[in-house]
Amino acid sequence: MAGEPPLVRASGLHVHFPMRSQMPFRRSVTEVVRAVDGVDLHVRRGETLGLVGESGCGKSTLGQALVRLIDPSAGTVEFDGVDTATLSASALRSLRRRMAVIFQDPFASLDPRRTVGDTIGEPLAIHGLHRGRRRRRARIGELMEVVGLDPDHRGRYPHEFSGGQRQRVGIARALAGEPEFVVCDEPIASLDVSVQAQVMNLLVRLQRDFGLTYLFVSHDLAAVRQVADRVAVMYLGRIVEIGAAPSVVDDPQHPYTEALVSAVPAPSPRKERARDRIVLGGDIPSPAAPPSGCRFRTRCPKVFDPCPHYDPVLQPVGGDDALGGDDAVGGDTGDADAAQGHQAACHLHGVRG
Ligand SMILES: Nc1ncnc2c1ncn2[C@@H]1O[C@H](COP(=O)(O)OP(=O)(O)OP(=O)(O)O)[C@@H](O)[C@H]1O
Repeated sequence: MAGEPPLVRASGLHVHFPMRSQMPFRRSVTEVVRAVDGVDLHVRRGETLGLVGESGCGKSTLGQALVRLIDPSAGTVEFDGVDTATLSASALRSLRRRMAVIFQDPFASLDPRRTVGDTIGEPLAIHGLHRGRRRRRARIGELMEVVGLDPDHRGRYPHEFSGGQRQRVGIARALAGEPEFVVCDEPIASLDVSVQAQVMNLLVRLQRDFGLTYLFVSHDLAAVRQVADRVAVMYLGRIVEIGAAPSVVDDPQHPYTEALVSAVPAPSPRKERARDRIVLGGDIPSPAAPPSGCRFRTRCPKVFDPCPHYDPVLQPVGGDDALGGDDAVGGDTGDADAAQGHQAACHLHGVRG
């Protein structure tokens, strides 16, 4: 996996939403929500890249931009070496078959008036796959079996299924186009704890059986640690740390990652007592008006004088290929030396190969 060109690569990716101001007396003013604000990352073929961060930091927007459900405002998304911005509408449509999304809330993402068979068959119709009634019906049955549903239930409606079964319907629909890259957007977050592990195991098995590449979006670092090969940590539209899952979780470099890791329950009460929980003050700032300099500074326990003035860039830590390799990540910064000093002082933003 490591030597091959990545299946997906984002470079300088921005997704901005122009919005009416929410401030009283300023409703006529348009502000720009910088949901994704300069992201560079790649996903290697066959791997699971975990994407973690608090609610509102831009994870879903980034995931949807990578599968081109949302158009980037700036920057590029390459899929299998092709810059998706250069494709005609029809070429982009056929490329989309190779990508899919599994959404968080299976109830919201399924049309209550359509049978699950019709829902699962929708991508087949869109992409002209398995043409003909009988072949399509057989394929829908096959997809239902693959995700552990009874094909005889194809004529039922979403409300006749449990939450876990509905998510299986969503997974079957995502698989219908035979995608290579799947964005799993909080796929177990809305499920009962009792079925979360089953759906997680299903996703792991499907990845193995079909050679899928996953972006696994979650705010649950413990779940991500279980399934991901690498982890990217996102804060206010930016990636603040990225690297191999064990090193990011067991040896976090960025104070934000440290705080996220400290919130994960320890495996034993003794270890729990030995560890300090880092509670971040305040809410995540508005992505329409990110703080100057380091955008984590308003909540950072290690904030110090230079923080408002330097916008840190990702720097390699450890002895890996880091900046020279695929994980080279940049950002906006004025004075590289000063920024480097700043980062060293607030624990380098890590890039690990
Ligand atoms: N279509 C849109 N128009 C305007 N703002 C948007 C839109 N979609 C997302 N946002 C804003 O962009 C920011 C990032 O949202 P996003 O849903 O990507 O974050 P997230 O990390 O996935 O959060 P969550 O876990 O709650 O889904 C938020 O402030 C959100 O309100």
